[in-house]
Amino acid sequence: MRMEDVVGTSAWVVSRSSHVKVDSVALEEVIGEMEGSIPKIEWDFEGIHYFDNGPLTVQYLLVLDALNFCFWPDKDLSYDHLALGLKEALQNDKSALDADRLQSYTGPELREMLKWPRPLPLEDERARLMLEVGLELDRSFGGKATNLVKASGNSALSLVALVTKHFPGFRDHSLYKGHQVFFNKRAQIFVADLWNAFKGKGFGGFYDISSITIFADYIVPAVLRQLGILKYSFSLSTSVDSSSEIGSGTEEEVEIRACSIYAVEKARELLKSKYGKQVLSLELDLWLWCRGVKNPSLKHHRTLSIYY
Ligand SMILES: Nc1nc2c(c(CN[C@H]3C=C[C@H](O)[C@@H]3O)cn2[C@@H]2O[C@H](COP(=O)(O)O)[C@@H](O)[C@H]2O)c(=O)[nH]1
Repeated sequence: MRMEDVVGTSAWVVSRSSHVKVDSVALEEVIGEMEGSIPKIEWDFEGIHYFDNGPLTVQYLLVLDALNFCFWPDKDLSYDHLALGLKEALQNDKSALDADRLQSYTGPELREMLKWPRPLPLEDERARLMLEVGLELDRSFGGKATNLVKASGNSALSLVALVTKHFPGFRDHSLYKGHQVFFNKRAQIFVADLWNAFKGKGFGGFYDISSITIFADYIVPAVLRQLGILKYSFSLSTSVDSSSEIGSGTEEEVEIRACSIYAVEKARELLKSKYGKQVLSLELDLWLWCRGVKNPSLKHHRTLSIYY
């Protein structure tokens, strides 16, 4: 087992899960109905990401994914505001995300950069995480996110390990029945964003990209549940449907995230064994995520967290 094995530790949770179940019959039906062909969604279909095919894009994606969490407490705020806000800040000032600048932003300054009229959810945490990225980039990577990516030697798993090693804010994990479980949502989505933005070449070239799992956020589990693939216990269903908050690190939260990862790995195996289709988990993730964000009335679990 790898040191931080997302697939393995998620499977461990699934085998002991009591609040969430993966319905494998429903999973087969969903894939069967689509005759094994999952629509390919183009990355940045919204046109909200900064892209210049160079180092500044890498810096942008690292900062973006350092802050890519917890939008729901403000009902008008979404990921798009973050991606677009950082993009426009860079277009106006190419040095806006330089390592030294990252160390100086306060919460209200970040809010102003994103042109958001109210305090952002967990705003002080977001400013702290920008500081962490800036400091560690300066200390270990000459201030440049590209040096971090180069140090991974074109391995997606090495890059996830490097990011979680150097930036504590990216260490997305939980304790479940005494065991450490790894999700690494934002570290993995950073790798996927590089892969997608650079089309698998240059800064986005990873020979082991198929080792990346889905990104266990609050949208994908809601879609899997709507498809009937995840089944929640009565009490968990009631909590989610009534928008009650679910505590970070609770069994419920860990099971939701682990079962989502496991279900998509199963879907992928099925697509290969039954339909001869080889797909990446990150492709399945994007398809599921897009379904979710197109349906704003979809109920999702609410956990206050810096991880997703
Ligand atoms: N699993 C998964 N979760 C994702 C993303 C993305 C953005 N991916 C971009 C990359 C390429 C595309 O062009 C996308 O634009 C954000 N999230 C998560 O969703 C939640 C935000 O939801 P809402 O409050 O409605 O904005 C929050 O937890 C956020 O961390 C993804 O791809 N997969």
